[in-house]
Amino acid sequence: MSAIIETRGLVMQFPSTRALDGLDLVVPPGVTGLVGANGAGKTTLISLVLGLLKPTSGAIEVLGLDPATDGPRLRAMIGYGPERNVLPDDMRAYDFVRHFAEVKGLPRDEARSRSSDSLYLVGLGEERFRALGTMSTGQRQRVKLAQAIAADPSFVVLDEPTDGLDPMQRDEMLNIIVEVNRKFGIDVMLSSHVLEEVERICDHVIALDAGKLVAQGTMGDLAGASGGVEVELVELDDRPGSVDDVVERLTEAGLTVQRALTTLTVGGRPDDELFDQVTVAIAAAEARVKRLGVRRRTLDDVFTDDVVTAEYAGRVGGDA
Ligand SMILES: Nc1ncnc2c1ncn2[C@@H]1O[C@H](COP(=O)(O)OP(=O)(O)OP(=O)(O)O)[C@@H](O)[C@H]1O
Repeated sequence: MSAIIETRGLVMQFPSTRALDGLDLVVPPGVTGLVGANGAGKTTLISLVLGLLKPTSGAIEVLGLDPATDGPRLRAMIGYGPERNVLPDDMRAYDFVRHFAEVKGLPRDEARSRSSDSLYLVGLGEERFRALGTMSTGQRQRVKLAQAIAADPSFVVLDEPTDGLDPMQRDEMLNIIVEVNRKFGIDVMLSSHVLEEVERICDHVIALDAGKLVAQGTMGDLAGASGGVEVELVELDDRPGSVDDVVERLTEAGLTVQRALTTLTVGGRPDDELFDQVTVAIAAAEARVKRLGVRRRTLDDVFTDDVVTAEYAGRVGGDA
């Protein structure tokens, strides 16, 4: 299936900040998490996707269109939940959602029924006639989501949809977002600075740091790549020191080993060669294995490893 978003060498230079610095990325269908710390460039990228900003250089294509020239057409096709609190306090949730559905081109009757449906989907069916100013942060975040999906878009972009929510509200919001994708086939890109929530619900991840791409791929790719091998050994009464022996042999073989009691994490790409090296060391030390497998990296690891690598490469003159 073709990409939802594709960029090549995308640069956004503000007078004093290079917010995006040569991004080559692909957002496929599904739920994509755009992650990065504050100031990483997430909102800037979203603004370029929606055609609200024009890139300084490079190319961006969204749903096969150029946002810089097809912005209005694209914005009619994409649902958008902005980060900031943009809801008018004195308007009722239902009127707000219906208004935007009509602005997006839905006939009045359809806009009415879709607004009610979307508000029910986000769990605000009973509350839909309440004024927005009387709603909690969690409810207001849900209204923004209902507004984003009301006009039946094929793609929605949600900027920090869990911002300001407590852990329970956050879980509920994440579940609704998954439902939007799985039940209604709407592709989603959400930005977040909370890695754990992206890990939980996203099929695909784009990780940014200071305007540069740190990593992109499926969660499976990122978690498996160079996560190393994890092996849990059994300390045998008749082979005291066998775990120490394994550590020593692996270290002598030039591998990085971290030990927590009888569990060892051996760094490197978890390919056949690494597994062979680990099993040979275990056999030579006559140790017993309880568990052996690929160590799954978390997004935290992706940031730590890859940002460090990028910084190091920058110091020594590389182009990472
Ligand atoms: N209109 C603007 N003019 C000048 N600088 C800007 C503008 N918009 C963003 N920036 C700068 O560009 C960088 C990226 O900002 P951006 O808002 O895209 O980051 P973000 O990842 O969305 O952060 P946050 O999570 O805090 O929203 C920041 O250094 C920010 O100060």
